Amino acid sequence: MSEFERISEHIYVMHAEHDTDRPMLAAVVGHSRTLLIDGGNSAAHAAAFREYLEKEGVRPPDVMVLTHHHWDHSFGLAEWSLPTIAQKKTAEILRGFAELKWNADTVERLVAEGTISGRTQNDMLAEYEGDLTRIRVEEPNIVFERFIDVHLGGLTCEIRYVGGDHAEDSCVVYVKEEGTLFLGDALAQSVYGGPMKYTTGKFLALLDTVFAYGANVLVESHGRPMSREEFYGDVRRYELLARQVLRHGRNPEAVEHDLRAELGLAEGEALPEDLAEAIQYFMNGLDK
Ligand SMILES: Nc1ccn([C@@H]2O[C@H](COP(=O)(O)O)[C@@H](O)[C@H]2O)c(=O)n1
Repeated sequence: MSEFERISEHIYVMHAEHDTDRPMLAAVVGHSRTLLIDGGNSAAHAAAFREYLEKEGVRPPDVMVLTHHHWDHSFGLAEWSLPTIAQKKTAEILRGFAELKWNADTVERLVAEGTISGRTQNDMLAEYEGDLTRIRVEEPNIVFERFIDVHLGGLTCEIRYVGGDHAEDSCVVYVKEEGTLFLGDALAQSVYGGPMKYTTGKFLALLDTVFAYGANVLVESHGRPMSREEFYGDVRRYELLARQVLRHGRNPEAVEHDLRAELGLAEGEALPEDLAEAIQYFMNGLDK
């Protein structure tokens, strides 16, 4: 069941849906323009958000930005017929995807070569109801390298390339006057091209970049909007973990031991599952 919400005076969202891996879509509405953050994973996903915005009487999007190239954020692009802003690498990757003839064999080949995962294949099959020939990919047409600002009338969205493990082209979008930072999936581990990983240096540098905004609300594409306090509380656990990896290197037992102490876990109390997985991702990210 799709869930829509006006999360502030100027921001409307369609929340993430996990069954077919639909990320959150957002519309930032200024006096004179509306910016759409991410295009969705399919025409159906895009249409659902557009219909909600119409129903709410919101000014329709004038321009879109992609937080990164992954299918779930970009394959709905064609449905919107909008000028689309993307980082240079995002545009390059989607140009390549746009040239493919999409069908089950193409997706099978992309899985075999590690460009996407078997889980993505399943998510695509679910979203496209088994017919992968319905996939349409379009290339973005406004390309930037490091920063671009979009003025919406009384609101400025600062788009910034940050990279990271999840996708080499990840960007964040800061809605300055609202103090809201859209993180896309920038803080997540890698998902394609080998075992999932976090690279300690990249992860800590990214956290510094994120903290420097001093945002009041932080939004990850597959999560719920969080207050600064909630977000810092959650991500701080990963920061502690990354610092233990810097200290102990390829010694997961020592990492876990000291992390448990820092988190104040009692003897016998299980390490939260997400952190146990993340230890493995950080180990995968260490140089061989
Ligand atoms: N642990 C995971 C998480 C996600 N995937 C697949 O990758 C796609 C892109 O990742 P996002 O975080 O951008 O959603 C996603 O749609 C999943 O199909 C994965 O294989 N393993």
